[in-house]
Amino acid sequence: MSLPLTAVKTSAKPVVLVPACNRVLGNHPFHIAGKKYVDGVRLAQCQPLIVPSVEPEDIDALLDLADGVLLTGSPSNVHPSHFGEEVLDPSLPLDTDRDAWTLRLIPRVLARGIPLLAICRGAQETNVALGGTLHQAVHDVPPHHDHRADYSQPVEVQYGPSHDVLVEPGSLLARITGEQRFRVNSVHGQAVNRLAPGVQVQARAPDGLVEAFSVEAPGFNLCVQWHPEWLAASNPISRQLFGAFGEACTAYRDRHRPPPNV
Ligand SMILES: N[C@@H](CCC(=O)NCCCC(=O)O)C(=O)O
Repeated sequence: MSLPLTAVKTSAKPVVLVPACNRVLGNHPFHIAGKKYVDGVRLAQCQPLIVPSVEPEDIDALLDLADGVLLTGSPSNVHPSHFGEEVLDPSLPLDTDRDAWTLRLIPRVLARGIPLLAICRGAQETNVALGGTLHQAVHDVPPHHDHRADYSQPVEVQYGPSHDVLVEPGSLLARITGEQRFRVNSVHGQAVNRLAPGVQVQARAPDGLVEAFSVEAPGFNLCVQWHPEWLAASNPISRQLFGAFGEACTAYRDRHRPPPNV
């Protein structure tokens, strides 16, 4: 039974949109979202709402329902045409349907001050949506290291601790975590190259790669290259990140759609 729109709008928890990826499973196309991201939204004490691709003219009506947006990671890459390049490795997956609407969605989320948490591909999308570029294969760009996981290993190893991130003093990330340096996982071949205008670096890897950034915008927003959603409930840093995101979504909801006096 689908949740009636009014129930979604008056749910006790803030509603966080989770744009879906597009995959073909067997002979059929699907809209899908990783369970670990959805569980991260739940950890933030928010109501996840997975949404398929939306036509440009429908984005604003969708955002009227939102108290937050979480942009997930994905094995697919942002199509390099969105930052003026040709595809370097055609063997790597793309998701042009996701690109087509998230790159329009992101500026509107930020302009409205809707809290945004962008993870891995989601962070890359945000930088591109705002006019930045990506390394298509960061491991081929000295002095950067290889930030991919060893996909021959068990998933627990792939998403296990990989490298430190050095947190910018006085940054939002520093305020949320209280840390100057902490270890993160790393499951990405693309990464921020040129930062978009108005973007503030929050953390870098030891090789200098941007690992977290935020955007000068009215609301909470944090874009991270690692995967805080992986085993988030048992990771103190992840609990802090999702906690801060959830607080921002609750504050947004209470400002824009106060819970009904029931
Ligand atoms: N494809 C991009 C983004 C990498 C990414 O989001 N990885 C996540 C993989 C699956 C998941 O955990 O959701 C890149 O390679 O940089």
